[in-house]
Amino acid sequence: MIWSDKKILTAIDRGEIVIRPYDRANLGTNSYDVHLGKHLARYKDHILDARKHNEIEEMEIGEEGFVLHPNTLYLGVTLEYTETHSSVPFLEGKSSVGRLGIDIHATAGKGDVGFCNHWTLEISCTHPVRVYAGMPIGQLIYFAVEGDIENYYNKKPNAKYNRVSERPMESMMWKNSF
Ligand SMILES: Nc1ccn([C@H]2C[C@H](O)[C@@H](COP(=O)(O)OP(=O)(O)OP(=O)(O)O)O2)c(=O)n1
Repeated sequence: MIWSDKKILTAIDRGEIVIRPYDRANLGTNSYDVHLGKHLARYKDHILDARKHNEIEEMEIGEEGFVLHPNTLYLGVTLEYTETHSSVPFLEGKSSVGRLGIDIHATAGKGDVGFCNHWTLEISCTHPVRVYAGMPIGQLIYFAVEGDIENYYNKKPNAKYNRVSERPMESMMWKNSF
């Protein structure tokens, strides 16, 4: 079941959900709006290798915004640092962002119980589009989890995206053995 606004508020009051910075105005009927942080990145190499550590170069979105172009994967980040301790957070797009032709994640929308970090966004667009730091970029929705948790994400020794960072994090697939 997806959590309602009241349920999300109660979880925030209890410290089961942490959102920083937090603004009550960003709470929707059953979601919380998150915003685009100023740090962006893209891969240095044209051909990525799933077995290797693909390096990124970082950019900053200035006052004038930043034009995204099609056929490039940009890694962005939410302005908000979040912690989710008792539910499963999902990152979803916003209709107004989708209507500009912007995707904010490539396949990965689910978070884990115990995830404590800024969210990395895997951004692509179908049309050149100027984006701005601080613009609404997505929404978090929360689902109840059934059963006890053995491995909270923030306690898992092999969790790949545990190191708190307000900059986007590149794929750490190279840490998987395959
Ligand atoms: N667009 C997204 C989706 C997820 N996450 C965060 C929340 C998740 O709790 C964490 C790990 O996501 P996955 O479990 O999908 O990633 P992996 O399985 O690749 O990593 P790990 O092995 O660390 O679980 O990354 C994120 O920052 N940005």
